[in-house]
Amino acid sequence: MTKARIIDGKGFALDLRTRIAAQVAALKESHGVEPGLAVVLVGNDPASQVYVRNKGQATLAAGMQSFEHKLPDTVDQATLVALVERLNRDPAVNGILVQLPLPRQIDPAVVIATIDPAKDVDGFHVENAGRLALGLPGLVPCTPLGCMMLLRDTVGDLRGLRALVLGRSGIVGKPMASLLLAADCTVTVAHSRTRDLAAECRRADILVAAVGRPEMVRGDWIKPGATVIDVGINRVAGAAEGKTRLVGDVDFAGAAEVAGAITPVPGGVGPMTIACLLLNTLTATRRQNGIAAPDDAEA
Ligand SMILES: NC(=O)C1=CN([C@@H]2O[C@H](COP(=O)(O)OP(=O)(O)OC[C@H]3O[C@@H](n4cnc5c(N)ncnc54)[C@H](OP(=O)(O)O)[C@@H]3O)[C@@H](O)[C@H]2O)C=CC1
Ligand SMILES: Nc1nc(=O)c2c([nH]1)NC[C@@H]1CN(c3ccc(C(=O)N[C@@H](CCC(=O)O)C(=O)O)cc3)C=[N+]21
Repeated sequence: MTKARIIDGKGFALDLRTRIAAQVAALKESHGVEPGLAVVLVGNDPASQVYVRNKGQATLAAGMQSFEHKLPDTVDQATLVALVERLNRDPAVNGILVQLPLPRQIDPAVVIATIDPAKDVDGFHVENAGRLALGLPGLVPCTPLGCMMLLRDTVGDLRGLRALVLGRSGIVGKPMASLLLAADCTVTVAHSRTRDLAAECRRADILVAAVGRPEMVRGDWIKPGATVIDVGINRVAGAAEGKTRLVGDVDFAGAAEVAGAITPVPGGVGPMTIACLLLNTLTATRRQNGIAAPDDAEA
């Protein structure tokens, strides 16, 4: 029997995208500016292709321009860097996303460092990462930004709550910890060297799992009534032969018995990532054009 409230990330994301679309339309009307997002996909990893397609559709649906660049997985680093430099100079491009992971011959740090920080809608550039760590304005990584929106909507006041972030990647775990700290949570970051992970998790009022291990977080690791945000996207074998299904990093059925609220996979954090990518593209476009956000804007 499920006890926890199921957090509707998909519904929240749809709503957010509707508000973004209205602001894009207003921006075109008032300033004649149309936000443009360039997505660069290297190779033909099927999962990445699905994300890129979904992002492209969502971009167009929000009234923004979408530019897709597909490169073969044999491409050399210099060619990819040259493409990013061209996108940096292109005035129609307000946001640049280079889909990760990249093939072995390419150093992701070099490519990310090439992106103009003002167009870095993933928030992965050291300048944006440093700004977030110092509490300065910048572009915030989409997945943690989306998690914070769901948390504020679910919990309300986060001040003083104990938060546990499981995972310390530069894409999810570290920026998530910075945002929770900025919201006055007491933050612990756990990783593969953490001792007695279950006990650390059990102390948390807010548990964010971004570990990439299918259903690793068990129901008895959860503090009763806690809010659980499951970032994990893991494809595992399904019930039927040859079929796969998506699961998170949390054992949903077990956790839902104990938690106060929990995000599902799919339909939780994933759709928020895409909505926040559009939000960051809108924010980047405004800043590049020196246009202030309206008072009622989301960000
Ligand atoms: N919903 C969305 O929009 C998105 C979902 N994701 C998903 O989120 C998950 C995490 O992604 P990402 O941050 O990129 O992953 P990474 O692989 O970069 O990082 C995983 C982190 O988990 C830690 N870890 C791994 N195994 C264990 C373990 N057994 N016990 C404790 N800690 C462990 C690692 O620790 P250490 O540092 O010590 O190695 C590392 O810090 C994945 O499932 C990914 O698919 C990612 C991005 C967006
Ligand atoms: N530079 C870069 N930026 C990223 O943000 C980035 C990336 N590289 N590489 C891959 C990861 C993963 N990621 C997801 C985005 C949306 C869903 C999503 O929409 N998921 C849906 C459905 C997914 C499905 O059904 O296949 C859901 O969870 O409900 C998932 C995962 C962004 N990533």
